[in-house]
Amino acid sequence: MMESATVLGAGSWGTALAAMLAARGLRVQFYGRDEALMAEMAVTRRNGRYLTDVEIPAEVEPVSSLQALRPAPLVVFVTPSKSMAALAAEMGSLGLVDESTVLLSCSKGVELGTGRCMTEILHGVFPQVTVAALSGPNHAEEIARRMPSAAVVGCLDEGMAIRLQQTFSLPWFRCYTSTDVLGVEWAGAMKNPYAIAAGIAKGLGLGDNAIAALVTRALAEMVRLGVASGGRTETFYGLSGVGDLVATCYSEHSRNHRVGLMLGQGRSLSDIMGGMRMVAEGVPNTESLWLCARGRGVRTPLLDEVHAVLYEQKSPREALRELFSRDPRPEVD
Ligand SMILES: NC(=O)c1ccc[n+]([C@@H]2O[C@H](COP(=O)([O-])OP(=O)(O)OC[C@H]3O[C@@H](n4cnc5c(N)ncnc54)[C@H](O)[C@@H]3O)[C@@H](O)[C@H]2O)c1
Ligand SMILES: O=P(O)(O)OC[C@H](O)CO
Repeated sequence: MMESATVLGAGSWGTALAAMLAARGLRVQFYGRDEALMAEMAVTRRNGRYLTDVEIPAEVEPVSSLQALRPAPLVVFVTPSKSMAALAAEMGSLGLVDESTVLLSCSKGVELGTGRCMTEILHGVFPQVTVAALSGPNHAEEIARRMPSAAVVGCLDEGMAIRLQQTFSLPWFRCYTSTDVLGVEWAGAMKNPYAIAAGIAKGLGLGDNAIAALVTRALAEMVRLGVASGGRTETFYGLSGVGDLVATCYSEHSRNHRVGLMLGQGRSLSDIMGGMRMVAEGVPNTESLWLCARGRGVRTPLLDEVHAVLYEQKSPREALRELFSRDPRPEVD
């Protein structure tokens, strides 16, 4: 068990994770970049912007500058994926990470242009340090309210995966381990565009059959691209894969699902993004994953259509028509 941790990122998931670690008995430094918000949190014991009704336990110390952090044995990264590289470099330049630190990514995404997962970015900055990822069907809104949930910790070092499992296990949070860290991360990133697709389908007024077909074929694409990227097939049938895919494709908590719903109802992406205060990773992830699929020669017809709707001005109806007019094929090939 670890005794203390730093959580970087004071959004919904960071808030839920900080509260979980405190409930497990750890002292937590909780970093958010908004000085006023963090100062207010220290007094009210509430995050005034995300999960506003959740109490922030006394063991959580709100901090608003990286310079004010002390080194901790566990550093949890939970900012949007596009901030990971810069944040890791800053932590390094401040001497907040050494060879004994464990770095855990709870963000879900793949870097644009390089196709690197979050732990690969962390490993690039800190080659001697143990890196891990936690992923699964984990809506912060439910976990912060202590509603039963489960996740998987991926780490190449099985002993460390078990230590992290112990650190995060709570009566309402069951943690599994895996040594397939890349699979865990690819699964967590890939479900995002398909949650947008499921939202689009709902917004278009399609029925349960269509959405079930979409989720099933999305899983096939996740396996194809995820395995081509270094993950193991069985991981995609686990919590970080099918578990998270189902949770986000069907949940109204999902920001990705909500983006899709509004697109399907005819709103433009710029209009939707202009009104969103929370990150919907599926929007940047569609671009980064689509580039990876093209670069690796992997067939991803659903991802291609989400990409066309988001970035090529294709209408959701046209995307649907195109999906159904493709040549017939066997289900498994
Ligand atoms: N919300 C969930 O239920 C949930 C669950 C599992 C995983 N995730 C993943 O966790 C990550 C964060 O999601 P979230 O829901 O907490 O997002 P959010 O939109 O609720 O909050 C993001 C937070 O990150 C902060 N931030 C952005 N860039 C930053 C930077 N450079 N330095 C410091 N802080 C920065 C923002 O100010 C904000 O406080 C995403 O990758 C998401 O996919 C979210
Ligand atoms: O709200 P979403 O769509 O970003 O999903 C949040 C989590 O990834 C669910 O596990």
